[in-house]
Amino acid sequence: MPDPTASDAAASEHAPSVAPSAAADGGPSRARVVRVDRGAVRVVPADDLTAEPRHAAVPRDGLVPLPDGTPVPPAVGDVVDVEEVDVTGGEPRVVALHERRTALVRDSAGRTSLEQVVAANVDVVLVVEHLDPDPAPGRVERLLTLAWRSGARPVVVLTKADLVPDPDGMAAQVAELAVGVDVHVVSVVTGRGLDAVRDLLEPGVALVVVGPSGAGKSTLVNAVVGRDVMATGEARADGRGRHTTTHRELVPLPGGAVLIDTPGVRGVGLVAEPDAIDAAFADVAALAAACRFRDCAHETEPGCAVRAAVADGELSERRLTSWRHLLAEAAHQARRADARLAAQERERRKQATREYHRRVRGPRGARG
Ligand SMILES: Nc1nc2c(ncn2[C@@H]2O[C@H](COP(=O)(O)OP(=O)(O)OP(=O)(O)O)[C@@H](O)[C@H]2O)c(=O)[nH]1
Ligand SMILES: [Zn+2]
Repeated sequence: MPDPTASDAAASEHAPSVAPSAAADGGPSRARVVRVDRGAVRVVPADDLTAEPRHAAVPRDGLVPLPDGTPVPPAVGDVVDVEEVDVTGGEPRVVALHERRTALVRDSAGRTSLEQVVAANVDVVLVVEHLDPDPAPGRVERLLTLAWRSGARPVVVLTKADLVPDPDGMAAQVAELAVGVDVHVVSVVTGRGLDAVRDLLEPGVALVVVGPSGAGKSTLVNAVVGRDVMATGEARADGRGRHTTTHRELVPLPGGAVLIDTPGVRGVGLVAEPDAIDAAFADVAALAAACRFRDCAHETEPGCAVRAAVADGELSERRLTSWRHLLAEAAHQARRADARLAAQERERRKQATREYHRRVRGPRGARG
């Protein structure tokens, strides 16, 4: 589980350390995944992200071992070992995943509570929200929680400053719920704030951009980097405009940063997780820690620091509700994960029992 306080250090380390990618001794070479397809990935050499992507096969079950041996599906942004074509002319194959410094996860679409990593080794998560229509505080809090969870550094960008009379006043309100996070106000019309966003794109930094449809994510990124690297809603609607990212969802930007833009990232939801919620709601967590009772529910208990802060106007009722909501969601997801683990354990025992009978009573498994 990522330590949110370590995210600055992680971000300043930039990309995973890069060793020579083409092993002269014919051993595996180090590559970065720029796209994940069924049964294969596209990779570029880890030390040359602008190279033409090439195919590499993954095992049949689609899983590749992490350094600790856990087999997982590769994700865009992963650093991998690729074994080159052998004498029999086989395809290059992904044989191992390197440890993920950070991972952006979402709830998988299916009925299990397995997490799905939608991008690996992300350094900066840009949480983009529009000033017009009004920003939605709950959505910003949600996306910040997701970003903290990933281990990457979240940054809030408020767009369309040119459309509202008091962008700074609105930004101050958002800053209150983005504890410990930089908040930038931008407009592609006036150019305000674009340099501040540009400054985030240091060499080696991997960036993802999250936020609601129409927030101006693509317009912002394209304005900041000076070319169309991220398809806008309009461009996608007519089926064109994605050419820049057709073969790769990890796109090198001028200056040496990379943008990770996958359908998974675009549709990212929330995996609520208590530590990440504490990071996103550091102010509320600090208050709760000061309550007289450790198990204070912040309802009617005496000595409740949270209710006192609400009464003082120091903490908004809305933010408290948001916090409760996310914690409830995290508890729900934890129960689902427990149920999944229990099911796996039952299945494992059943198999072990079958195996036992097979061994003891012969291959038929006949009883008595
Ligand atoms: N006035 C104004 N309009 C903007 C600004 N930024 C973006 N827009 C407009 O907002 C609309 C949505 O922008 P997009 O960049 O397509 O939004 P998006 O977040 O990428 O949306 P999806 O691709 O659907 O996720 C477009 O019509 C943009 O021209 C801004 O700073 N000022
Ligand atoms: Zn309390």
